[in-house]
Amino acid sequence: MSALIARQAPSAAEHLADLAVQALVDEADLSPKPGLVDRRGSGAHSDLHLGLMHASAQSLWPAFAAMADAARREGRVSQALRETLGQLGRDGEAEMLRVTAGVNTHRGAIWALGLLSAAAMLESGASAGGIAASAAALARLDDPAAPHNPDSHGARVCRRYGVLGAREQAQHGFPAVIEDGLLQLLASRRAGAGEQNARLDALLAIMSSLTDTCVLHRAGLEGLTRMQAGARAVLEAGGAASLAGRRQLRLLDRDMLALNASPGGAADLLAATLFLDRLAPHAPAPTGSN
Ligand SMILES: CC(C)(COP(=O)(O)OP(=O)(O)OC[C@H]1O[C@@H](n2cnc3c(N)ncnc32)[C@H](O)[C@@H]1O)[C@@H](O)C(=O)NCCC(=O)NCCS
Ligand SMILES: Nc1ncnc2c1ncn2[C@@H]1O[C@H](COP(=O)(O)OP(=O)(O)OP(=O)(O)O)[C@@H](O)[C@H]1O
Repeated sequence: MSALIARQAPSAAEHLADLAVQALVDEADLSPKPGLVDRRGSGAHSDLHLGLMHASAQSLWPAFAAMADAARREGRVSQALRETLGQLGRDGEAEMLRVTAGVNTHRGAIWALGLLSAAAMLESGASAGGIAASAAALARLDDPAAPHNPDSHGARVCRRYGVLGAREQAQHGFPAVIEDGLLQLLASRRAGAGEQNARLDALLAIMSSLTDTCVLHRAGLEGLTRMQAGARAVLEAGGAASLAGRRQLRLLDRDMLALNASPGGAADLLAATLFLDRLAPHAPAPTGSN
C-alpha cells in the first residue's frame, strides 16, 4: 500500500542541501568545459572522472544539511556559528576523501557552498547579493580550530604570485559569482542562448577574471593569463551559443589540456552561481519559453 511510505516535505535545511548537491551535479555534467571533468571525459585530470564527481557531490549532502541546520538554530552570523561551520566543513571534507579514496574532488566547493547554504538559511528570501554578503561576514570571522596549511596548493601560489584565493573570494562576498557568473547567466539566457550555453558562458565569465589557484598551481602565470584571455575571447566571439564562440571554446579547451591546466576554482564558483540562481530566481523567462 502506498500509504506505507510516509511522504514528508523536506525541511528548509534539507531543501538547501538538495540545491547545493544539484548545483554540483549540474556543474559536473555541463559540457564541454575547458580542462575540467565533464560528460566527455576527465579533462586535464588523471585522478578524476564524472562518476567520482557525482559520488563526491552526493556524499556532501549531510554536510550541507548540517551547516544549514546549524544556521537555523543559531539564527544569526556569530563566532559560534563560524566555528560550527568550520568543523562541519572539515567533517564533510573527510567524508569526501573517504568516498574518493583520497582524491580532492570538491574542497573549494565545500567552502563556497557550505558558507552559502548557511547564509541562505539566515537570509531566507534575500537576493543572491544579500546571501553572498552574509556568507562573506561568516568567512571573515576567524576559525581558531582551522588547520592553517601554508603548504596547500592555494596558499603556496597565493604567496608566490601575490594573488587572492578561495578564502578571500568568500570574504569579499563572492564577486566572481555575483558580478560575473550570475550576470552572464542572465544575459545569455535573455539573449536566447539556451540553458547549457548560458551556463557555459557563466563559467567563461568567471574564468575571464578569476585568479584560479588550481590553474596557477598547475600551469603558472602563463596558464592563468591564457585561461583568462581565452575565456574572454569566447565571450567576445559571441559566447558558447555562437559558431565563432564554439570555435574559440575548442581552442581554449585544447590550450588548457596542453598546459595541463584545469579551472577548478572557476568550476566551484559556477556551482555557487547555479545554487544562488535556483534559490533566488531573478531571471525573466527566456523569450519564447512559457
Ligand atoms: C579556504 C579553503 C578552500 C582552503 O583554501 P586553500 O587555498 O588553502 O586550499 P586549496 O588550494 O587546497 O583549495 C582551494 C580550493 O578552492 C578553489 N579555488 C581556487 N582558486 C579559487 C578562487 N580564486 N576563488 C574561489 N575558489 C578557488 C579550488 O577549486 C580549490 O579546490 C578551505 O578548504 C578551508 O580552509 N576550509 C576550512 C574549513 C572551513 O572553515 N569551512 C567553513 C565552512 S564551509
Ligand atoms: N568538473 C570539475 N572538474 C575538475 N575539477 C573540478 C570540477 N568541479 C570542481 N572542481 C574543483 O577543482 C579542484 C581540483 O583541482 P586540482 O586537481 O588542481 O586539485 P588539487 O588536488 O589541489 O591538485 P592536483 O590534482 O594538481 O594535485 C577540486 O578541488 C574541485 O573543487
